[in-house]
Amino acid sequence: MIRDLTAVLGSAHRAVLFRYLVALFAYAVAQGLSVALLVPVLSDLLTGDTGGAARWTGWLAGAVLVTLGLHYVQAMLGFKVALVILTTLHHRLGDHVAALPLGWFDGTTVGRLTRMGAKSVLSIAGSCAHLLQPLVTGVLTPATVVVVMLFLDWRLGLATLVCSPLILFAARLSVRLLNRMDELNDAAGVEASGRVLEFARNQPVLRAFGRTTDGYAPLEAALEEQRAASRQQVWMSVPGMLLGGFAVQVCFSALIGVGASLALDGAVDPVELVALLALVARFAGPLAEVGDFAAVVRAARNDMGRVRAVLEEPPLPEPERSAPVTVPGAVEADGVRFGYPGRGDRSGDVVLEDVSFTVAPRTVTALVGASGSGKTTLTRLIARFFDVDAGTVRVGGVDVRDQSTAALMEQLSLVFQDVYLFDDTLIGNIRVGRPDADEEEVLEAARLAGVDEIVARLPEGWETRVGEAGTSLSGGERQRVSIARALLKGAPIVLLDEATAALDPENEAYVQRSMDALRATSTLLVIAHRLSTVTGADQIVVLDEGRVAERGTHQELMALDGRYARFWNERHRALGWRIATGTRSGSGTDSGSSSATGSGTS
Ligand SMILES: Nc1ncnc2c1ncn2[C@@H]1O[C@H](COP(=O)(O)OP(=O)(O)OP(=O)(O)O)[C@@H](O)[C@H]1O
Repeated sequence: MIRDLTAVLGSAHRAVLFRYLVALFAYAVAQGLSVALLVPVLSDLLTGDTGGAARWTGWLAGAVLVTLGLHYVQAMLGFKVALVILTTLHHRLGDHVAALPLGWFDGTTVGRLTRMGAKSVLSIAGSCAHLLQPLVTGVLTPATVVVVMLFLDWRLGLATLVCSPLILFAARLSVRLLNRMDELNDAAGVEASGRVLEFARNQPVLRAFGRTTDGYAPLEAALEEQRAASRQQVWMSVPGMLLGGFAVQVCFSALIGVGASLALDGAVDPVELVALLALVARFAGPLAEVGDFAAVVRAARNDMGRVRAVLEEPPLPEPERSAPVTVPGAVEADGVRFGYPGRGDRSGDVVLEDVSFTVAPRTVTALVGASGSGKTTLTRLIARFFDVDAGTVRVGGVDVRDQSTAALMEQLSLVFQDVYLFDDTLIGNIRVGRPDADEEEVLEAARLAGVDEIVARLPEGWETRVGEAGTSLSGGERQRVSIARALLKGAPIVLLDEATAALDPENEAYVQRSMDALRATSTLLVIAHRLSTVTGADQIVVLDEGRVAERGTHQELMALDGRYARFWNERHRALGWRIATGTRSGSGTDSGSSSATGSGTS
């Protein structure tokens, strides 16, 4: 645990942890010595040597004072370490996470991070303030008592020494048994509450399919399992609870037996024996308590393990000096191969293979392909969420690995489908695109993207907060805010994943207007779902199972009569590219008012 603490704290704060440990060890030993001083005090009292008893009481009082002082010092240092942990860990985690590749942030890692910031860091700090002290004193104080007993009477000392691991072992076994039962019960509880949640969330589906009357089997099974686990917990907890106390009683009785036989043989003075047994009584308690902390120690170690795992996550390698952009607005993939890192190793299945294409500045490229063909992955590689396994991705004419994250992000705007909004006003959310933009620029971007139209419907207009993650806005509205951010940022390259859902004519018109505005200033690489985007693109890149199958304009690819033409005709005929009756706004596309949708294929 101390090794874990040193690792998570980092080298800068080891000194304060070291000081705390020294004070804590000194306190534990002083406490043991104070207890041991009871032996001469009691011996002298029982033999009627009041002078000797008074002298030893003086020493005892001194030792108690020193112990109290050390107690205070170690407690203060413990709190200091806890505070250092709180601030240091939050900073270390924050700095480290900011340097991690964007691809690291998926649903599970974000959940882990939230839990870590809210719970694990507090638990680690708390364990330093409250857990280390009983653990160290629980072991060191009895150890000191044993050493003193070895000096006073080596036979009784030896017998006590033999008893120590037995008490410790029984206490740990008892706690392990109780924890095992708790874990089983917890797991059953988690499963049951998950099923309850699932049952509640899936009510529309269950009702739609008439599954409300005959119950929901997974939920019933989970509740039954929970009942069984609770019953088992009750039965198995009883021996667990008795075991620790039983071991203390057995050892104590054995020590009394050893002492009594020594006294009968005249090897130990009976008076001294009474005093020594008083010492033994003080020795067993803290030792047995150490076992009680096993579960808390394990939880704290797990928390430290989680924090360590994040801190040991390799950050994105960055060049010392960012290479200057040579072709502003250009994007190039050159022989790119990539597979998502598998669990624990980097040899995931290959998702992109030998992907090469060039996007000239201020042009529009539409990425199309079946679901799972690698379109999103490609845009992630351009924004360097991950590093490629082979080949090169160039942005602005330069390998993304030769650019700092800041330099790369300066060139890019990302408009993805899963737009996350801050719980702020719409203005605040758009301003994220360029924090130093003035009010007029923000409002102009909002107008172009049609955000002003959303505002007109909100109760407090521009001052309305959009709720955590933008939950009070629809998906299409959230994407409009994201487009407004991109417009405001004015980055040379925009990576845009069009909404897959069919847009209503109003949304369609706003998206079209924004795209026209964006293409006037930036290079656009679009995961295209709308007919107008595909047909109006300067270049269409057709991905098929992670490879570039075809490349060219709509006319060229149709004339080629290959995969794209087939895909186009199939979609057009079977599922139908839906021709929406939207307003045609701006220019630049040959069918600005159309929207294309097709299930499973873009
Ligand atoms: N974070 C991830 N970890 C592991 N595999 C992933 C991850 N994201 C995507 N994949 C896999 O990579 C492949 C390509 O996915 P990608 O999302 O790039 O395809 P896509 O063409 O954008 O699909 P869609 O049109 O459905 O969004 C798929 O097989 C997918 O399961």
